[in-house]
Amino acid sequence: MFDRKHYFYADLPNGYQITQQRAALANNGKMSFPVITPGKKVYYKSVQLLQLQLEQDSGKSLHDEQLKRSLVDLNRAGLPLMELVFAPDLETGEEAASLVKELMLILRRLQTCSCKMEEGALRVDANISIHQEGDPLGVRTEVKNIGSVRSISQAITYEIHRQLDTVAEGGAITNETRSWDAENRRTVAMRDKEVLQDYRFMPEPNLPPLHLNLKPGSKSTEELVSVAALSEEIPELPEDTRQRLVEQYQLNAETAIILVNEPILLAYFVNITRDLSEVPTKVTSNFLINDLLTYCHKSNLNVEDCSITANDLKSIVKGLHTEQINLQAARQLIQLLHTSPTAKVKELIEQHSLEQICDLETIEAYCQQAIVNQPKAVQQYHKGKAKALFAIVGEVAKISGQKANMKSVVACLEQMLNSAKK
Ligand SMILES: Nc1ncnc2c1ncn2[C@@H]1O[C@H](COP(=O)(O)OP(=O)(O)OP(=O)(O)O)[C@@H](O)[C@H]1O
Repeated sequence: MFDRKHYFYADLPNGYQITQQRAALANNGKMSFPVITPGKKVYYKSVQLLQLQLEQDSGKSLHDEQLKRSLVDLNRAGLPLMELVFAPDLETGEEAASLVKELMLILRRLQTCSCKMEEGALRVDANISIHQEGDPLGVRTEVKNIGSVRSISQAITYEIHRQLDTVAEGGAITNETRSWDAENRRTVAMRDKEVLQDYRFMPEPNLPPLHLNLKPGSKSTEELVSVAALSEEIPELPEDTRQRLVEQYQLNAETAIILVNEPILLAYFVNITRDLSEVPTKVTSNFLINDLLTYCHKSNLNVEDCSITANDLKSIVKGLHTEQINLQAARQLIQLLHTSPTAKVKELIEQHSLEQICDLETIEAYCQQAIVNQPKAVQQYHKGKAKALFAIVGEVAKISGQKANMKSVVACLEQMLNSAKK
């Protein structure tokens, strides 16, 4: 059912907002999602979804401190929006950011939201409180104006520490709304929330109640929307994809999480593994994640903005599998293809002589040279320090211009060094 919530503010031209106060669209849901913290093991967290309601968006107020004036952008005022209210089940900023990431993946799959936080298509308000273990929850503050997923985690982490410091200094937390200042990485007080507002709620006379049919197997009619019929239209959701990737392609959980987080990478993976069935799936996923994704991150690039085609990637993976090229050459190809998008992989390999050297005689000559150049490492190796081999392998890589086949080099060096020992 829909209700009117009345309040007076410049961003609300009607003087009221249509929302759902008495009977929201859904209650008591649950969401489970992976939490990824750099340097830590991935774990799954569960959060209760208290309520999902439909309401009208307001306009956007812009306060210009320097000119001492306020502007209001009414373009989005009155548009429908979906609000999700979660229970206070999360413990860190990373957990909150991971929850929002999962929500974004789901909403994008459903094609109900672009989820572009920078455009305000998805907005997050974070409620934060601290308490001693076993005690009830403390007084909460609400942080608004969070403009990116990274800011969610930063704002919450900041606010947790601010509250801890305040209490440690003998102060008290006030129930207030604060704003995230991304530039200075801190939250600043906006207004207090101590006074309960009377919104003069009333049933919305222009919108009749929405009737849902919850019976399994039911069909939608003009008067009744069938939840079962709607759920049949739901595409595969991110968690199901992760499980499918693990089962169908024998990938590990971390790899599946990364692929699902980057839909374009997942599309490449499916495309390449389908067309190159002879290549182990791990070769493809390793290349896409360790090389392509890493290159994009380093170049501050979204994977979808990297102008390398699926066919080019396929050629590189094939080259890696057949040992025509090695990993260094594959990395160089990514860079070359990105900077000259019309070039072809085959031509680039020729032009830049990226072909891997597998000829055994040449490799033997390189290894002999490397043994001469690295007497210290050879000595250590003979004394039983197996790791010293890396230095000699590195020398071969240098001599060969990173082109020697490393598998053959290691085998050749081991044979040479071990027979010299005897
Ligand atoms: N003590 C607490 N500590 C941390 N979070 C809390 C605490 N109490 C409630 N919350 C969380 O605060 C949120 C309350 O959101 P809700 O939209 O219902 O209220 P509100 O913030 O008063 O509304 P509005 O955003 O319209 O001002 C919920 O996500 C809830 O889990």
